[in-house]
Amino acid sequence: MLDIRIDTKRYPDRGGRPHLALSGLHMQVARGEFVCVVGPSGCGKSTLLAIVGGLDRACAGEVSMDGRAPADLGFMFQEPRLMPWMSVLDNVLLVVPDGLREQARARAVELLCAMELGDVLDAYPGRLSGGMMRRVALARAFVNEPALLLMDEPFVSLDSPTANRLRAMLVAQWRRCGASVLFVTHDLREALALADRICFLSPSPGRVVLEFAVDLPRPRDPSGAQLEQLHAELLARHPELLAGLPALREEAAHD
Ligand SMILES: Nc1ncnc2c1ncn2[C@@H]1O[C@H](COP(=O)(O)OP(=O)(O)OP(=O)(O)O)[C@@H](O)[C@H]1O
Repeated sequence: MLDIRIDTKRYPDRGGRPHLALSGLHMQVARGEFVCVVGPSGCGKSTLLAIVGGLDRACAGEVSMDGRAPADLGFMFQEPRLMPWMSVLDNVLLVVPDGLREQARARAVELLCAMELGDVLDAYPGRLSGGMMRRVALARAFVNEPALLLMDEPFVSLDSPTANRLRAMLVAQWRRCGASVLFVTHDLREALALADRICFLSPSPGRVVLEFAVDLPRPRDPSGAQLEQLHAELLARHPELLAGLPALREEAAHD
């Protein structure tokens, strides 16, 4: 169980006055659960992931996993963050601790094959398309078989078929390895396609204002009727979500 209790997170702003980014943000993620965090731009989603991942320790509060600071983490960010001078396979092995790389090699190859990258193991990232680079980053996120996977809008700005393919690959790997996932997005349909549960954050300073269990069978079709119906029902029940999420506001304006 991942237990997140962030009382306050402040950043010093340029004038020296602190900016309150998160306030009273409490949430939990069960073992093996897929939780999406949805919230408006600037509400502190990336800040939350940085704190949970131990990249930012300057906050009042506590994050624990089974009673200890979370270790055994996998990350995936908006940018694939590949080293251009390393092969695809070496980019995946880069996050494996020294001394364990040889034994992780077979797993890395297997993951890359599952991502349909088996024929470019020795290629350099410069030769790959944007979608292929994200698939390398996805394989890298899983190579250490993490207990907790932290994902910060990993499929943003991909065309919809490519993003859907990546989502299906993510779900397949998640179900295989049983990691808990904390996935940040501002795309409600993406959250409905992926999550067991969605935590909605308030505008800044972010805190959880609504939790929603996604009761849809898997595999889910992101553009299917069931998901569309749930999307409509959720917005009808919680019209306040429209105010917080710019993408939804734009969509409503076009309707
Ligand atoms: N290093 C920093 N120093 C000062 N302020 C910061 C820093 N990082 C983030 N902030 C501020 O904290 C707030 C939350 O930022 P954060 O990036 O966590 O939001 P977000 O919800 O992930 O935004 P987006 O959806 O636009 O990516 C914003 O107002 C941001 O400007």
